[in-house]
Amino acid sequence: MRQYLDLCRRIVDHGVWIGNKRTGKRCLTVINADLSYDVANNQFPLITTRKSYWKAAIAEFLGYIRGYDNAADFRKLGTKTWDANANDNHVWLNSPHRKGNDDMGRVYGVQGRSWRKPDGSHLDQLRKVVDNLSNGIDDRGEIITFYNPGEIELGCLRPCMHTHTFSLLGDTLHLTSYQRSCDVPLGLNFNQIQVYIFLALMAQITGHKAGQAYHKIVNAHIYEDQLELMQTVQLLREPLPLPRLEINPQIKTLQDLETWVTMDDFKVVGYQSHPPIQYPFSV
Ligand SMILES: Nc1nc(=O)c2c([nH]1)NC[C@@H]1CN(c3ccc(C(=O)N[C@@H](CCC(=O)O)C(=O)O)cc3)CN21
Ligand SMILES: O=c1ccn([C@H]2C[C@H](O)[C@@H](COP(=O)(O)O)O2)c(=O)[nH]1
Repeated sequence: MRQYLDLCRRIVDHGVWIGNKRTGKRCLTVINADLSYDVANNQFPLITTRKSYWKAAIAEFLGYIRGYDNAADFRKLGTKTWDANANDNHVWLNSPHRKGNDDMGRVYGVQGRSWRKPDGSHLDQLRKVVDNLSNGIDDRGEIITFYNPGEIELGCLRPCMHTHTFSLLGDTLHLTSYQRSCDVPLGLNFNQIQVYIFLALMAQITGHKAGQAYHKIVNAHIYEDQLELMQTVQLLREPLPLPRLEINPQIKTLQDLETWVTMDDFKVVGYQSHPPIQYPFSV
């Protein structure tokens, strides 16, 4: 994954130190990064310069597709990545909107599957896009957005990868995903996998060929306590060839994703990586 390492190198060489109030840490930061993933040729963008825990990334995304709002449900699918934001951040812990242990509030999938309309009804953004694409329709607005500015304080964290636009060119489906804030050592490792798999799954359940996934990031940063490991370990390693992702071909509908799919329906073939690196996580 040369493009990942190039972004890390760019942050190290040209980043600007910016203080972050929410975490109390400084971040070495660049603005504007464009990544792309070749889903058509099954070039699964797993980081190879350290071990990637790809199942947790897929579990996280499946939870968004299902509209989960609770870290316990994410744990059942196979990831603990929401435990800290749901249970350890003092602003959220003191929020009158938090419904108790593990509650994440109205984030990500809640907005994607049940966006509240002014008349009190709910809009299932994902269902609309799946239905249109299944019927060969791209109305140039096949957009799923998790970012609801009117409900920011109702969730534990503002969605980072917030908007996904699908485009149909003939029988090939493409995806453009937008991210406002990116923890490059930890989060991007997951987000690359998620952009890739969102296109692969949507192509599969809507009956199209998968094309290219374009990942557009605004604020890309490395936290101050991650920098040394990035500079003295990960950036010195040579990337290895990309693996392939196999998805159970029995997954045919959105309902399949909502009901019986587990991490056993995904296999990575030919993954070689350098040893793990444990980066610090900021809540
Ligand atoms: N500071 C921060 N960075 C993030 O990337 C992030 C957040 N907060 N909050 C919301 C979600 C949660 N995400 C996370 C949370 C934890 C890991 C993590 O600890 N990854 C480790 C171990 C993974 C495992 O064992 O399953 C890693 O080495 O990748 C990754 C992404 C991504 N998001
Ligand atoms: O999918 C995700 C979710 C979160 N992140 C990172 C990006 C930031 O480091 C934090 C969020 O902090 P904000 O203050 O809300 O920007 O989480 C990510 O990289 N990917």
